[in-house]
Order: sequence, then structure tokens, then C-alpha cells
Amino acid sequence: MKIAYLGPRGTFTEQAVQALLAQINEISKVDQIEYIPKKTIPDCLVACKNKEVQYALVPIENSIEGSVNMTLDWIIHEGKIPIQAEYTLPIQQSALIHPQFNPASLDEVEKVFSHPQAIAQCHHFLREHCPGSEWIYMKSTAEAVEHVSKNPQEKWLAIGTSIAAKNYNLSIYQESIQDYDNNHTRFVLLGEDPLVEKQDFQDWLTSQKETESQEEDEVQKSEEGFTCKSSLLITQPENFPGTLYQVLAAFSWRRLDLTRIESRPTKKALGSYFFLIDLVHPIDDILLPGAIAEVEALGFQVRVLGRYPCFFKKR
Ligand SMILES: O=C(O)C(=O)C[C@]1(C(=O)O)C=C[C@@H](O)C=C1
Repeated sequence: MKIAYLGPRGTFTEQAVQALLAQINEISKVDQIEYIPKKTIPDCLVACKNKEVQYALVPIENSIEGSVNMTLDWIIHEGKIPIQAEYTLPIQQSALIHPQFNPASLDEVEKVFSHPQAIAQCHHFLREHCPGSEWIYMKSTAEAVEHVSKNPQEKWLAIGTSIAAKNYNLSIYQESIQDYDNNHTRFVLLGEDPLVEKQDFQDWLTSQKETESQEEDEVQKSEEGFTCKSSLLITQPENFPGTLYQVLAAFSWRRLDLTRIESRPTKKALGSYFFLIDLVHPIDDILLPGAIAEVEALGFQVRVLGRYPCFFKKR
């Protein structure tokens, strides 16, 4: 089985894809996996659409920076590949420099390289510690680390993972430089077929709850049933007043728990939007089909982008 992810080696996405598949493998054995690094998010998704790989793992949302619009827009406009799983990874950004560059302070840094999401997560740090620096966006944090590693003579800094620092022989100047401690990125696995059967996931959850050594928040999440999600794309019939209210009412009176609502441009006209809604529910939710039917009866189109299990990093 082949899975594309945003590479090269040493990205956060690589950490996420390996951790997700390890968890899935605990639930039901998966075939031998070949991880295929791709240079960009669209490259991952196109490889999946063209069946060069069976699955693609891409970032979709960060707790500091918000949505990864490239992923959202591709899912909406380009491909009809369903979401099969979600993985949430804590993100620790590190300031990395070449071992030959020995600055007295980061004031000396002339250029900072990283992925736009990573730079955005460290704005305060960069303004305070590297005020004169130029910020240069790369396709991934690992690409930035690799670039700095190949230019020992430069006064450059990369923002990336400590694993990438090791892979490319950079020194870790400072760890955990993101502006907010609670930094998490959600990733989604896209593919035609589910990797985990419902019943297997249910059995696994039950066994997790029974394990006393479980981390507190994991147990809480499982007990609250926050383990299965549905993502819906809702298109409004026309822009008449109160449309969003009508959609929300269908979920609200059924007490369906929305975790995210977002509008994205339909790209047809200024002011024309899709609504993207994520909700958490028990694995066998019986209320959701009724809510979808009600929204459709109001004249909206509803596309289910996926109904999938959610995983997160065990501490
Ligand atoms: O550049 C990487 O290392 C990635 O895996 C991409 C990415 C992203 O696109 O959000 C993943 C997690 C972090 O939020 C920063 C960057």
C-alpha cells in the first residue's frame, strides 16, 4: 500500500503519517506500507486522485494559524476523494542553524526559511529575536532545513522539527519557539477505501477505555465519544437572509456537536460561499442522516466529505 505525504523526510506530516498508521495498525493489520514523500500538498492529492498511491496525508488545520486553504480548496473543487481518518499532532517548532554559524544572538540572522504555516506560528518569536531578518517561504519545514544545511557560510535560520535537524545535521538553537504552547495541527488521510472497519474501531476504543494507563485526556475524549467525525460541504440555494441559521438549527435541535464551521468562496462570484461543517458523534450516529435530510429539504446541497475515526498523539 502506498501513502503520499508532504515531504521530504523530516516534515511534521511525516511524523503524523507514521504515527497514524502505527495506531491504525494496532486496530487492524495494514499491508506493508510504502511512504511516498511529495513536494507539495497538491502533488500528494493528485497522486491519490491518479491512483499512483492509495492514500494521501495532508495538513488541514492548525490551532494558531487556522485552515490550510490549499487542502480545503482541493478537497472542495478538485477531487472527490473521501476523508478516511484524522490525526492531530502537537507541533513544537525549533529554531535551527548551521553548526558553523555561531551567533552571539539571533539578531545576526539575515534570513529565516520555513513553511508559511510554521513562520506564521512563530511571528512573535521572529519579531523579537530576529527583527532585521527576511522571511522566506519554502514548500515544507524539512525543505527549509535542508536548504540551510547546504549553505554553511550563510547567517540563516530554519524553523522546523528537531528530527529534521538531526537528519540534516543542523544545531538546535532553541526548541518550542511557537507563539502559543498549545500548538496542534490536524491532518486528514484521503483515500477511496476505509482503512479501519467501524466494529474494529469500536472494539479498540472499548479496550482503550479499559486500559488504566491511558492518558487522562484520551480517556475523556473516548468517554465523551469525541472519536468519530463527519465533514460536510453545504451549498446554499441562493443568498437569502438566515440561510446559515436554518442549517445550524437542523444540527442544534438534535444536539449534534459541531466542532468547526467555516466558509470558503465558491469561486463563482464575490460573496458566494460554501459552508464547511465538522461534527463529532458516536460511531453509529443515527441522528446525522435526519439532519442532512432536513438541510436538503430546505434546498441546500449537502456533500459528505467523509465520516471517519479521529486519532491523536499519545503523550
Ligand atoms: O512543513 C511541514 O513540516 C509540514 O508538515 C507542513 C505543515 C503545515 O502545512 O501546516 C504541518 C504542520 C505544521 O503546522 C507546519 C507545517
